[in-house]
Amino acid sequence: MQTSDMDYLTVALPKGKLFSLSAELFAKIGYTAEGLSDQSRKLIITNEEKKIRFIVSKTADVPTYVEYGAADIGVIGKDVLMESGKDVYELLDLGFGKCHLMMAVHKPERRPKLTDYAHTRVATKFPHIAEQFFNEHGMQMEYIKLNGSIELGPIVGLSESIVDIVETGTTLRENNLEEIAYIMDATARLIANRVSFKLKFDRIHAMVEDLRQILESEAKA
Ligand SMILES: Nc1ncnc2c1ncn2[C@@H]1O[C@H](COP(=O)(O)OP(=O)(O)OP(=O)(O)O)[C@@H](O)[C@H]1O
Ligand SMILES: O=P(O)(O)OC[C@H]1O[C@H](OP(=O)(O)OP(=O)(O)O)[C@H](O)[C@@H]1O
Repeated sequence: MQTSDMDYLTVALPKGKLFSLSAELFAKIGYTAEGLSDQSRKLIITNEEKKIRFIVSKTADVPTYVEYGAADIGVIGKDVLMESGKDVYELLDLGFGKCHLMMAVHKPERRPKLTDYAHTRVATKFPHIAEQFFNEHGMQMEYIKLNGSIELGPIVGLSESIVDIVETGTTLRENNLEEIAYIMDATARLIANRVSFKLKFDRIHAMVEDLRQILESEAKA
C-alpha cells in the first residue's frame, strides 16, 4: 500500500452532490485551495502553504483512494461506503447529504408485503447492501446492477423492484413508484486511511476536532 506523501495531507473529495458541501466545510476550518470549485477540471489542487492536497474523484472511487493510501482522508456517503466494503476508519458524521436507502415497487393496487417479492429481480446501484437486507429477511433475490436512473427498472420491466436512495421522494412520485421497505439512513462521512491515521495522527486529530466544533456550532445555530 501507498501512504500519501508525509509532508502533505491528501483529501479525496467526491464529484457530484457532496462536492460543494465538502469544499465549503473544509474552507470553514481554513482548508482552502485556489481553484477548488465545481467548474474546475483540475483533479489535484494543492495548497502549498498549508500542505494540503485535494484530489477530486468519481464518488464511488473515494473509498478506494483512501483504502490504498493514495488519499489520507476522504468524504463519502455512508451508502457508498457500506457498499464498497472498504477497510477504512470512519471518523465523523458530517451531517449533510442526508437521504435514506429503501426498496420501492411500481405502484401496486393493494398494499404489498415485502415477502410478496421473494425470488424477483431488484435493480440497484447497491447490490451488496440490498443482498444483506434481503438475506436478513430470508429472501433470495436476483440483483441487477445499474449505475443510475434506477427508477427505470420496474417501469420498463427490467426488474420488479429497486433498492435506491430517496431524499425528497420526488423521483419516486414522478415515476409512480412506492417505497415499501426502509433499509438505512445515510449522510456524508469523513473517512481515513488506517496507516495515515497513525502516521499523521496529530494533524488528522486536529482537523477532526476543528470540523467537529464547526458542526456542533452549526447544529446549535
Ligand atoms: N437525492 C440524492 N440523490 C443521491 N444521493 C444523495 C441524495 N441526497 C444525498 N445523497 C448522497 O450523496 C451521495 C453522492 O450522490 P451523487 O448523486 O453525487 O453520486 P453519484 O451519482 O454516485 O456520483 P457521480 O456523480 O460521481 O456518478 C450519495 O451517495 C448519497 O450519500
Ligand atoms: O428523492 P429524490 O430527492 O427525488 O432523490 C432521489 C434520486 O436522486 C438520486 O439520483 P441521482 O440524482 O444521483 O441520479 P442517478 O439516477 O444518476 O443516480 C437517486 O438515485 C434517486 O433517483
